[in-house]
Amino acid sequence: ADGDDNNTVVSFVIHLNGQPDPCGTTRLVTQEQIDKWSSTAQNKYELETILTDEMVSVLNTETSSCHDEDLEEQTNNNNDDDDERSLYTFCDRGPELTPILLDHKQLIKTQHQTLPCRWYTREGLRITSGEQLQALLETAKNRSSSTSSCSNPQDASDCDTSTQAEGTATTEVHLYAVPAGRVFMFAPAYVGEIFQLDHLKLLPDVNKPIYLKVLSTNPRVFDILNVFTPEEADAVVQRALNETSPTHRIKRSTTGTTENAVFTKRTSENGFDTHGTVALALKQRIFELLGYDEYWDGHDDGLQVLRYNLTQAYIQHDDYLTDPGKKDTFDYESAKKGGNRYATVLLYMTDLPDGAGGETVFSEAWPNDVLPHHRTHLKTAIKELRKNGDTQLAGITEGSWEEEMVALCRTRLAIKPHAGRAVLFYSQHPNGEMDRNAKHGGCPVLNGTKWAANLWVWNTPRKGYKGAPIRDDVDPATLSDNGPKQLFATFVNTGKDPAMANAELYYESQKWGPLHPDKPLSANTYEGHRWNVRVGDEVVTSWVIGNEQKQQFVI
Ligand SMILES: O=C(O)CCC(=O)C(=O)O
Ligand SMILES: [Fe+2]
Repeated sequence: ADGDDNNTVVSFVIHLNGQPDPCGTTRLVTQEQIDKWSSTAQNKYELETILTDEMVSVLNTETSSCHDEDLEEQTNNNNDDDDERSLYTFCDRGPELTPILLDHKQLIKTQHQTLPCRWYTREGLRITSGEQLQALLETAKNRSSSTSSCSNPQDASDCDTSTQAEGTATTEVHLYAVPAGRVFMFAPAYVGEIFQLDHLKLLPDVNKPIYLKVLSTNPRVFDILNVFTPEEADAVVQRALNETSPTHRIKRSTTGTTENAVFTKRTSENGFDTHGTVALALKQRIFELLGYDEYWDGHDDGLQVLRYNLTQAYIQHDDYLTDPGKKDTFDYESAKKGGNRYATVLLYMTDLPDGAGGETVFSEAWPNDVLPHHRTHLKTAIKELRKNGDTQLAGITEGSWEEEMVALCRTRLAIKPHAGRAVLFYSQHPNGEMDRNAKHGGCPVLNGTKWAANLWVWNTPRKGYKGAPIRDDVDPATLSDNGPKQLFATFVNTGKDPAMANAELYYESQKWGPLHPDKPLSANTYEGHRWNVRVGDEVVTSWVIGNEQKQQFVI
């Protein structure tokens, strides 16, 4: 049967976004049918709609449960209604539960007049063309003809099975359906499971395949291997150290309300790298890894560089943001049609000696290698710390939140930093609800310095960016627009520094004008834009615009 393409039949195994177990399997589909879908689709949106319609029509409905369970619970529909139980209800969860993503207008309605799913591989590759679909089939066929590929019997989802019937090989292709408006999420089944991300380019200087290894399934935490280089780590740290802009340079965290209100439960120093070449490359790589087929501006907070000196820490917290007082017009309700952080990628830049702390601890999760009845109570752990004394030696006082954190870090799921290590975790469930088990913190450093960087990724554009979701109860007329907000900056030369007498102001590399003592300059500008002060050929100061309406920068 091998080699005769038209004899090959395929069955698709459908998974709902983030679910390791399939929800159903399709009838056998011939190569001819698939050729037809592939050639009909002119672009990725057409292909996604074709796939949604075709999967609905070939799904074995008696044995499938590829519908939206949430929706069924909410509306309490009677289950006899076929429509309510179809994949269509999963792909289009209705306007109340569908965030509007940047490409929403390009989605093409299905034959059922609903929004289509996006289709992914288990490894997070979005299927965007007929060629890609064909390539997937080829890979699955090759795998099913060599039975030895199922080397890991635990990992059934990774090995496509083959059955021989009357000389025809059946190939199984796993497809992951992501509802309209939602983002792809990896579906971990067990600790230690591997996701080989073969569609990502190898880094030239590393030359090893990028892959994920599951550290925890609840919350969903993964190691990411071979995703960045020591050179990139150094470049990011160096750039953070050289940053002079008051908004972006590395400094103590603030609560965000006023610059002076230092956030006492986050003692590390942090700075944003929004424009560095390396930071940009890292961001794009991380987006690709997360399942985006293009980099979407506004879906992240920018790469944030973190430095923890001795005893410094970040108390356990959720990266998911809440706005109980509804102070923002932004809609944070990601379980409905709002946006929030859903994925965090942490990059560790330095090695720490053994026992030096600095782990990232998931306070609601337990280590994998400790049996439930051997888990240590927090109080017991604190007693042990005090007995052996190394915490106090590092300068952490008894009864402080830092001390309690050290105890947490020694009893809960804790990730030890080392240079080149990268970790991904999710703060949302696949349906957009906050994952309360994703609470985590940065453990106090007991020896040395920890350098790390994070990228917080959102399921919609974040506040202030084009396409950011706005709360329903906000009058749209009161919003100027929801694109990037125009801000006003004033640049002042006090004249105190004689070396600045002939300073000139530049927007990026474009000259704006002389910045002479007591002749301030003003400009309309945008968050993240960079303004440079030059004396002669040298950039002496560099400012990055923050998010406040009126900002002043002084030399
Ligand atoms: O430094 C760490 O290990 C954790 C940092 C963190 O939680 C964050 O940046 O959101
Ligand atoms: Fe965090």
